[in-house]
Amino acid sequence: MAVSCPEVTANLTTSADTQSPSEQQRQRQDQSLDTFSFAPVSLQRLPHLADYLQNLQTLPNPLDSNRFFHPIDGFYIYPCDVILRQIVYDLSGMFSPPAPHLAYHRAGPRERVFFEPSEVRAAIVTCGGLCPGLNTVIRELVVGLWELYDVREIYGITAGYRGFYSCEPVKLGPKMVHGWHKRGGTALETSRGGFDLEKIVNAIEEKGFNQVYIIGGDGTMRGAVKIFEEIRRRKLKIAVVGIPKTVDNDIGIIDRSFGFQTAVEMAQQAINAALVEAESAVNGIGLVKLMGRSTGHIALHATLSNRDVDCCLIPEVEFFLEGKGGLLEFLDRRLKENGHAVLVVAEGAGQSIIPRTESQKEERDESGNPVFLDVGGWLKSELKKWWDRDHPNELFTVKYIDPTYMIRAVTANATDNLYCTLLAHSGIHGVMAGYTGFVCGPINGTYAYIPLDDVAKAKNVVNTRDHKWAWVRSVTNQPDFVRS
Ligand SMILES: Nc1ncnc2c1ncn2[C@@H]1O[C@H](COP(=O)(O)OP(=O)(O)O)[C@@H](O)[C@H]1O
Ligand SMILES: O=P(O)(O)OC[C@H]1O[C@](O)(COP(=O)(O)O)[C@@H](O)[C@@H]1O
Ligand SMILES: [Mg+2]
Repeated sequence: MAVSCPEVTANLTTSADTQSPSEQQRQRQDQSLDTFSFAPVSLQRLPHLADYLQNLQTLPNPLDSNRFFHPIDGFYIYPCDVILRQIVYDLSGMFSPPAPHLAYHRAGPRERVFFEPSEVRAAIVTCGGLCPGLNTVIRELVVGLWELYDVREIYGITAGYRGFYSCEPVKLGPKMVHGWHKRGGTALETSRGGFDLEKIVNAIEEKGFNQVYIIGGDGTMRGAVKIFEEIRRRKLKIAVVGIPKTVDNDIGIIDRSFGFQTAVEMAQQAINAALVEAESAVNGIGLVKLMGRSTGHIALHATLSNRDVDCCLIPEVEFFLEGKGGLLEFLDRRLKENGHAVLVVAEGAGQSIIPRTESQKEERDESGNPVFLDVGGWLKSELKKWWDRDHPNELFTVKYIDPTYMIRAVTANATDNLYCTLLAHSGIHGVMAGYTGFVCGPINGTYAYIPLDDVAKAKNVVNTRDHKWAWVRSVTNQPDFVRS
């Protein structure tokens, strides 16, 4: 549900120099551009404990008396501090989204809090696949709760969602989590499946947790929405926050997930090795498979930053092997021109053209995600068959590199570690302020609070109609795989 905010008016000047005829035409369509009135903003309403609990006591933020933080003007964030979802606009109105413009609450400390620090019992859980930075988020949640808000009852839930009802929580403190940000993986352990709403909420209630920090990907966020709704239905004073984690970067609304940049960086080693192998062989092909279940962000970013990739295959773009405009024709040309080629493929690419049995089509992991066939192994064997058929007397080599788990089971780089820290602190401030059923994450570079439900529904796929994908095509010169 959206809440209307006062109209924001901005004076924007425009210049008529160096404009193309179509730009000038668009300008003429709107005579009011010199003084541009911004359309109404629609602020995404955040769920709050006070929505369903009456007479909640509030108290001044304990940061007021913190030894290190000395709140000054502008330190605290107020409900009118917002972040716009969209920051690029076409003032002619031709290509801009319709008003009202979406805005989210800015993350950060609030002047009054809804939890007395001594009454807080916080639970932290990690679910789904690994992602660089998980341990950093856990560590910063513990240290942040401890140092910023003097919380002493902090617990780790082991082995993902199932851990709520099947394992004893582990008591956490700054000494215990010391150095965790320098370790890959999750010290709390994670798992897929095991989501049992009744058992999870019963366990949260029985164990007396009143702040629940849930770190995970799109599946985890869908589960977190259900937990939040059940807690609200039971009218419990328990705040739930989702901390988005996805190495694939497939969660929408936020700029990107923590760990994504680290994964792209790690992928460089594999692509560089593929190039060396390909260049050192006669008609050598270096083939690298990267993570990306249903989105090709890692493959795309790794390709753009590496620049030695001849072709990047992602789930969002269908491709074919044989015939005019196909992959084999393209590779044939590249081998003739350069003597080698490097191919990067996201694991979810080409799944519709890999032959599979009926039972393989039905296969799902414990969380219900489709299980993919190995596109890299399949491509390698198809390439060999093609070469033996069309060039039987010429040398040919395909070196297939699958760094799948190597790019996510590593320590987060410095940028991602910093991101994890700000994310954890944002989550803590929001929960202490009584918000619940929300996710924290950066929008246009500034940390925001977003309703959990919105994040659980939003998917971030590669937009193959935008500049970034066109840029990949211009770097690789690969076909667009449209059959003529
Ligand atoms: N629609 C859903 N409703 C409730 N729980 C879900 C849902 N989808 C996934 N989950 C649970 O969330 C957890 C993580 O989901 P998964 O898809 O494996 O990873 P990720 O959260 O990284 O996408 C699992 O425990 C899974 O059972
Ligand atoms: O960890 P598993 O079960 O082998 O699954 C691998 C999958 O996990 C991922 O790394 C991340 O997926 P999630 O974000 O859904 O956890 C995918 O790229 C990959 O398909
Ligand atoms: Mg997922």
